Amino acid sequence: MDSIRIRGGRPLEGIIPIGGAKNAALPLLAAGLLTEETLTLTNLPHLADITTMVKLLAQHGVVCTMNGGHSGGHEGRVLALDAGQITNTTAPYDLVRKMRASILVLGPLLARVGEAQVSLPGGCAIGTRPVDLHLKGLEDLGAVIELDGGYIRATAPRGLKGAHIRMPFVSVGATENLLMAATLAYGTTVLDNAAREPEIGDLVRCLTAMGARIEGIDTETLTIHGVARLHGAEHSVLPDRIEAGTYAIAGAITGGDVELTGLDAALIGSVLEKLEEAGARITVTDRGVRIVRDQGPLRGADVMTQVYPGFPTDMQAQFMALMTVAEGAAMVTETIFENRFMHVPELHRMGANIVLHGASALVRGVPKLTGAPVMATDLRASSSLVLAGLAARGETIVSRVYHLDRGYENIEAKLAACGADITRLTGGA
Ligand SMILES: CC(=O)N[C@H]1[C@@H](OP(=O)(O)OP(=O)(O)OC[C@H]2O[C@@H](n3ccc(=O)[nH]c3=O)[C@H](O)[C@@H]2O)O[C@H](CO)[C@@H](O)[C@@H]1O
Ligand SMILES: C=C(OP(=O)(O)O)C(=O)O
Repeated sequence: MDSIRIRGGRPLEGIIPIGGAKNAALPLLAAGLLTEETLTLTNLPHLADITTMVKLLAQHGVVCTMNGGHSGGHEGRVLALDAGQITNTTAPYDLVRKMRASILVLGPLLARVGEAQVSLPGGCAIGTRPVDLHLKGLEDLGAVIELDGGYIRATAPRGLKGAHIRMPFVSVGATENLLMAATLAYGTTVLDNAAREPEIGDLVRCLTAMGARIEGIDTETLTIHGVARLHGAEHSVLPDRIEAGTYAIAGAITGGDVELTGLDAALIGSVLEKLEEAGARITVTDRGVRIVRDQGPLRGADVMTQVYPGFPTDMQAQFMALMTVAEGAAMVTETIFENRFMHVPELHRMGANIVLHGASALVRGVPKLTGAPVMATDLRASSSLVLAGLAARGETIVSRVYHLDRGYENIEAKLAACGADITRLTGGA
């Protein structure tokens, strides 16, 4: 198993290009199942989760061609999906357990071929993460769903039919699954209390390019007028706002000066606001955004995770790492997932002062963290440990970096190019 060694204390200076978003790319890949024509995705990030989704699609019979050649496990930045023949409607446990977003094939398979068997994803380190809203919404669209042997067995004997669905709370994945299913349902579907995360807008744009009829983009009410078939399209994956937010914090935590390129700063507005409150200087540039921290120490700033456009839960761990070295105290409150504080004991090992009270963490800043061996437990916990390592005195070894590889492309290279002392150590326990 690989680990990452960081020798901390160097201010980061330079340019960091931001790649396509994992959380936009995964539903876009699933959308390839909705048409027998070719869906071409550009700006696709090279990440473990993308490889897993491509494997899943391939075993459903989708031909995945990368940059003109067969993908063969080496997905590039341009991927053509050809779901002319869906040969298998089962998403097996061994792939689904690696990546919960595999559930996103359920809606498209049901809509396109009227049946799907998808392994139940189960919980993960950050929470139980049920899929009840996905299933209830598909039932509202006319699907018949049974749970059997750890699998969701779904059929749509008379096809899917438009319905008015009001979701009791906001779910990104349920919105995506129902949106995709509704594009091929008979009649009109209204999704009330839909998620407004930018990745949903990206999916709406791609589906629209494929011939779907959707109103209400980027609002909490999506109206989908079902069509008989979708056609091929080409779509560029939205930039990754969580990758960008993570590198913005890398600049701030090291007292550096970094420019993130290839994204619109508005995409990370809530994170930049908090960084300013914490003492960083933010400038919007022609090609992205520049983050500088050159005056005085960081200051404590409270954050509470919220659905978009609020502060993202996927940035909570990284912001907490920043607060461990800020002057004063900061309250970090997690409202989306019930167990997203796995990074806290690891940050303690580096000298952080954090007290947990239910869904909140009280972080009292310390003058300096010290390097230590720490273990990654989930994707964003891992990146918070890398950030802490960049700021710490001495050497930090972050183990289990396969979590990091799910969501950050070339993280060592991008940080090293800005002056970080960071190396991947291959192999080991
Ligand atoms: C691949 C992807 O895009 N992942 C993102 C997606 O995850 P994901 O789509 O899984 O997250 P959701 O928005 O669905 O989850 C929000 C909350 O709703 C709960 N819930 C969800 C569905 C359901 O049927 N029942 C239920 O109770 C979840 O357990 C969680 O507590 O949005 C999350 C919230 O922004 C992000 O942290 C993830 O990075
Ligand atoms: C929680 C995340 O992803 P997933 O929903 O795929 O587990 C994440 O990207 O931070």
